[in-house]
Amino acid sequence: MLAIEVDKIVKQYKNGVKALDGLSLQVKKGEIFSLLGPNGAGKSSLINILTTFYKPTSGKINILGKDLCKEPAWVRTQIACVAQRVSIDEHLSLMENMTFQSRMYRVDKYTAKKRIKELIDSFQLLSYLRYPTSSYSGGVKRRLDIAMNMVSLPKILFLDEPTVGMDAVSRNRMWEMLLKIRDEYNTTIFLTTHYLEEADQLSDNICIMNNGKEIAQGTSSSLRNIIRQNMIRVVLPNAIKAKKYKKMIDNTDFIKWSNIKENSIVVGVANSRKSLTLINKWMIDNNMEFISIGIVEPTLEDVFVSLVNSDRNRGEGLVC
Ligand SMILES: Nc1ncnc2c1ncn2[C@@H]1O[C@H](COP(=O)(O)OP(=O)(O)OP(=O)(O)O)[C@@H](O)[C@H]1O
Repeated sequence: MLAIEVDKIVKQYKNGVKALDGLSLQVKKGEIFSLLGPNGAGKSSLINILTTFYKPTSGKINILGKDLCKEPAWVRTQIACVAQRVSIDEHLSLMENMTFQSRMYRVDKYTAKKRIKELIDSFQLLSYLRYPTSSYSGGVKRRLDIAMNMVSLPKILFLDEPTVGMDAVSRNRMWEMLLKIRDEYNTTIFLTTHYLEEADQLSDNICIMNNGKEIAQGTSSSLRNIIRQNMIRVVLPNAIKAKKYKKMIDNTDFIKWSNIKENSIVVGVANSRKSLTLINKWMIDNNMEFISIGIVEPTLEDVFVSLVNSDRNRGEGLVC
């Protein structure tokens, strides 16, 4: 069964900006779904609509089988939303924050006590009970914010960029937490992220969007299949040469898109076998120094760059 069904949704703000332009997507129950898109793609607008803060201009949305526009109050009882800015009250202790949240959601005292204990254990927050919440690191505050939002046992948890600004250790802890929420609480997770690695590692399904529309949806491996066999990596002696040669290769007509990764240029081509010979010859003819050239397996980042660039080439313009 579907947790979220978005059908041709349009959101036009009063200033005329169309943040969502006929977007459709489907999120299955119990999965982690990531929404990826460049700045201004419309991700926050969509989250604000799905969490009932904004109304769509047109289109239809079903949440757990019910029409969001007709039953927003019911939808609010089924979901929780963790925004980018943490909502914990730093004047209160960890326990007081959790208890306050349980009262807001009218969880009865006995259940709340039991559930809060379970959440604190499960999300490894026990050792922080002794310290004031104001002294917590950004990562711990964010984990506490999510734990608080789990007190009502939401069916769907919305997270707006849950790991933004976190170091690698905190990010891994957060990923463990989100996987636990999916696996132990069977909660559907809908998150936005700028980190492709995060979407890749964590998500059951991914939607890449741009200019208010979806441009691809599927599992990480099915998205990689879109451009499989059509990518070539040229490794150069250093990053400066990579930048310089990228500009030159962008002016040729045998590549579709290009992206720099440290001292390499990754290019999208129509036919990797033919293009391998062509690019190799072109680099030698132009006296370009390179270490190696070869066909590569795409990463999710490659898929993202390829799709967003193809969207731009169709004349729709990138907002970022
Ligand atoms: N309240 C608003 N009124 C008018 N325009 C808005 C409003 N909110 C967003 N927009 C515009 O809608 C478009 C989509 O913005 P949105 O914030 O949804 O994108 P986003 O993908 O979340 O971007 P980011 O990753 O930068 O947060 C942008 O052009 C933005 O300027």
